[in-house]
Amino acid sequence: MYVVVEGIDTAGKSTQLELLQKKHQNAIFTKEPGGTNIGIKLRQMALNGEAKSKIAEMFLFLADRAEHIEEVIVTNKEKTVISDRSMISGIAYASLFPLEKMIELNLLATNNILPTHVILLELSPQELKYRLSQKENDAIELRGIDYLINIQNRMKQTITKLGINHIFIDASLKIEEIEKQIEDFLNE
Ligand SMILES: Nc1ncnc2c1ncn2[C@@H]1O[C@H](COP(=O)(O)OP(=O)(O)O)[C@@H](O)[C@H]1O
Ligand SMILES: Cc1cn([C@H]2C[C@H](O)[C@@H](COP(=O)(O)OP(=O)(O)O)O2)c(=O)[nH]c1=O
Repeated sequence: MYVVVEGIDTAGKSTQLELLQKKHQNAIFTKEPGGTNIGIKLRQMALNGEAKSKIAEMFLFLADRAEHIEEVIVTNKEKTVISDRSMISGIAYASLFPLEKMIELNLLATNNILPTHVILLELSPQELKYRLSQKENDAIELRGIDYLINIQNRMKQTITKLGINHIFIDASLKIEEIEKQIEDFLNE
């Protein structure tokens, strides 16, 4: 089982992953970007805003993803792997590029391996605005509400287009209610 927790920044991924970690002690927990040794370096390069070229930045995320699939996902294919983000983020955040092109590049990076379960935590613009106002924002988050809501829409389109088994959860529900919906989805 290859489970991914998806959502734009502040959707509540870390909160739910912490709860999942307590309940699924035999599962492998991982993340993108930065789930491997090379990935830690690629993550830093991708997120520090150093690249002038948006194409170069996009390829850093793809390199991270290719290594992550090979080292973590394929190696543990008999186990339950639960990942903070995935190719869904990769396709959605690269919003300068057409969705179809990003799907093609990401399938190349993942060797056509798809998550078996996608959990998307979905925020309303109002809730996103409130949550961003509560924290210090990084470069990507500073791009704003409309930018992030567009990314969230691309995430939903990507999941639907790829036909991946998924659940969309209202991220403004109580933490415990979201936790329960996730557990029910994983036990289906
Ligand atoms: N269901 C929820 N309702 C209200 N606030 C939440 C909920 N889940 C998380 N939060 C809060 O929202 C913020 C972002 O959550 P976090 O789990 O760090 O998101 P992400 O990992 O997706 O960026 C944190 O301050 C967290 O406490
Ligand atoms: C996986 C991925 C993430 N991202 C973005 C989303 C996030 O803003 C950022 C890092 O993700 P994340 O590790 O979730 O950030 P943090 O730990 O600071 O909450 O990278 C992309 O732009 N492309 C990608 O392929």
